[in-house]
Amino acid sequence: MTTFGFTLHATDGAARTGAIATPRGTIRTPAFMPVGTAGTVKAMLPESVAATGADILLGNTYHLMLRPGAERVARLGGLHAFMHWDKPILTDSGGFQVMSLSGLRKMSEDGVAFRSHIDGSTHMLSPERSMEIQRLLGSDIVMCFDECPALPASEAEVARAMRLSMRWAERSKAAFGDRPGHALFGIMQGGVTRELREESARALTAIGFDGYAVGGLAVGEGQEAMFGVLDYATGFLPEDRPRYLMGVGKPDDIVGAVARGIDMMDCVLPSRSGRTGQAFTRRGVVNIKNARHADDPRPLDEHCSCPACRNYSRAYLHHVFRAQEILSSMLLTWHNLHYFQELMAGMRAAIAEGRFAAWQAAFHAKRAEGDI
Ligand SMILES: CNc1nc2cc3c(=O)[nH]c(N)nc3c(CCO)c2[nH]1
Ligand SMILES: [Zn+2]
Repeated sequence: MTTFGFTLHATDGAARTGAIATPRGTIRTPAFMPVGTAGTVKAMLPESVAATGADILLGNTYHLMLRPGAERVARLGGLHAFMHWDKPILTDSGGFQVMSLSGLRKMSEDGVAFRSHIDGSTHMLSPERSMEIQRLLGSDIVMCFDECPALPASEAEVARAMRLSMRWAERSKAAFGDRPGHALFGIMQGGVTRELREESARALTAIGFDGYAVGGLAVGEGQEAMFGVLDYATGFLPEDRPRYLMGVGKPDDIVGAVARGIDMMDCVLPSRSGRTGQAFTRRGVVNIKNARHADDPRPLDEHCSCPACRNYSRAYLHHVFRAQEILSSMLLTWHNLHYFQELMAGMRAAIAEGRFAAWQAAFHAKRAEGDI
């Protein structure tokens, strides 16, 4: 059985392309992970998600522990069998979602006690319980249990949360144990403060992980501040391990992150905005609900090979959105996920051929401002 392993194929500036081998398949990097929060990428069959080119998807400890329950998923054969996805799954550890979704929380050194946003029942998460849940789910890449401070946060608050997260990373690794073919990723915290980011990276590399995430970003700091952190933070991490930027992002965020040495990303944007009628194209965003599309016989994007662009006009997509037909969410989600995967495939090829700067210039040149 192949264990877990990252191979770098080429670099171009700080950008890298490679592959992560796992027992459930290879992940081509840079990789974009569609978000399948509650065991489904909303409005998509797993086969459709695979058809867009995704090699891996993200699941959430927080949602699945509340409903249907991690022990139940384990009894039913684990998350892959449960949701009919046999490729790799990365699960987030729950801390971020507790802080953003649950009510009535009590934080301590041990972990977080909280009430479910679904039915108000009380639950707790700790590094140990998060590792147990992710093992019960059967995820291939497990995330350390961490605290991502909400903005605005003072530097003292960011330092406190980072140091707690480093102690939780130690406990996560101890609880994860030795699981060949499964990976545990540490999560760097430290806000936008270089010294705190360096302290976090040192702590994580001293513990030793299969991969390293840059956490604590895409929480409202803005693209300039995020890129400012990435300009130095990826360099603090081992170059022979995958680097995962959590929660990112818009297409230009993704391109800028890859240019700064990021290998993996996840974001709800393509699926969530697909359901609201926002289509991402190489020339910018199309708001399909806009009346000006009502009679337009052209596809969303004449260069796109997805089912929405091959078989339907903007007029039809406009119609099914205005009529609130379920098909509208399916088609635009599929298109957006396909577009995001095309973006990643374009960058992987450009980096492999040493022409990433030209690819970036062309990417930015094509994008019209505003709605198209
Ligand atoms: C949308 N922005 C975002 N920033 C994040 C930051 C974090 C983080 O710091 N830690 C953990 N565990 N998850 C995070 C997640 C959820 C995954 O997308 C984030 N998502
Ligand atoms: Zn399309």
